[in-house]
Amino acid sequence: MLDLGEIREKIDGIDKQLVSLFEERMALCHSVAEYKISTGKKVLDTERENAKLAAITKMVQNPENVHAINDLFSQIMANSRKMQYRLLEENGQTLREPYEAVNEVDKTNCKVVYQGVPGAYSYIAMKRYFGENVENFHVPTWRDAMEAVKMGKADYAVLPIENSTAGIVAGVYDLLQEYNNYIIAETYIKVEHALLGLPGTDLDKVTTVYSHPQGLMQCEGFLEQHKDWNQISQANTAQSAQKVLLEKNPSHVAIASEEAAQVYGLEVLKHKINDLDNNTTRFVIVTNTRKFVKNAKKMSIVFETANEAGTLYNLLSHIIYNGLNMNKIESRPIEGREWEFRFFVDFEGNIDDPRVINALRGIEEESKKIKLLGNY
Ligand SMILES: C=C(O[C@@H]1C=C(C(=O)O)C=C[C@H]1O)C(=O)O
Repeated sequence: MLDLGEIREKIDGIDKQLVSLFEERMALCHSVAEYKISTGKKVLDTERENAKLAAITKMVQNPENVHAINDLFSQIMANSRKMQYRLLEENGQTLREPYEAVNEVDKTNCKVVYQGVPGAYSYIAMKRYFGENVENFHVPTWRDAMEAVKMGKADYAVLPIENSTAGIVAGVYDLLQEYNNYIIAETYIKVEHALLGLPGTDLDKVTTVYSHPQGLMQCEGFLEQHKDWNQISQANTAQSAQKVLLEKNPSHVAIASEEAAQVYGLEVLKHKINDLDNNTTRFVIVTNTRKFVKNAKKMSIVFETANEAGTLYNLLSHIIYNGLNMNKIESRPIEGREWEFRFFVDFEGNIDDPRVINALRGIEEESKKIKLLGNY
């Protein structure tokens, strides 16, 4: 019978050597970093790493260990690189672009743009975040809103980015990637749909209901009780309310927010008709300068990877290695490049935190392209 204690003692002895050899190796990598700092040579040297893995594979005696040893050395080298990025940053060789740190978003002296019409959920988000009296205007598309911010016609845009039941607003993700506008804040709005009609509408005489397809879908349970109603899709919920007002036909109703009832002088015929109670939309507040609030806690980035095995895993490892909590990852196709994707990642952290600096540096060095979307 083998003695477990004895075997473990031998393992302990080997581990001691491994630790000591690892530390010796890391000290040499420090010197490599110093060389790179003075020469400007890149940290990642894929050719050298591949040659190393090939050489190591040849040294392995038991073929069963080839895979594990390759994995182990990939990790050792990845750790060596992460350490080198830290040294580069500490030596002032930063890739970080400057930004303006502000104490808070100035909600008083600003002009805000949103997509849609008064009474729409973006309008509600804007009013809740900036206050009732904020100077504002609206535009037909999200792109128009981004453009208005870019051109300085508005200081901020309010854009929906995801809904707790329907998922991401893909078009807004793509625009964030395309424009050099930055997220400076976010706000959450609970979506509560109501049934709106002309004052005095008799529910028994209703024939037609208007709403955005999402609005109709989210009130499926309620509409089940009114199978005879004609469901007609509109571009947005607020426009549906406006349509009811303009048509002056008491047999037409709309599914929209209670704010829309206020804006268009309609009556709330039924409150809260959405099936789910926890239907929330997250909105981002976007501006055209790299301006972040000092106590910001969330980072949003987008990066592109080469279409090779393990690239996403390696890039995310920079977030994990630095102990940062990742909250979200979304992939979106890259236009014009079949089956290539860019990844949108949110993680907890502040842009001045050394862990964030190290993670961003690593991703910047090892991805094809990275862009900071905001710290808020
Ligand atoms: C240490 C170096 O930097 C990186 C890390 C390597 C390693 O740990 O062996 C190898 C190549 C580089 O990607 C180096 O360039 O030699």
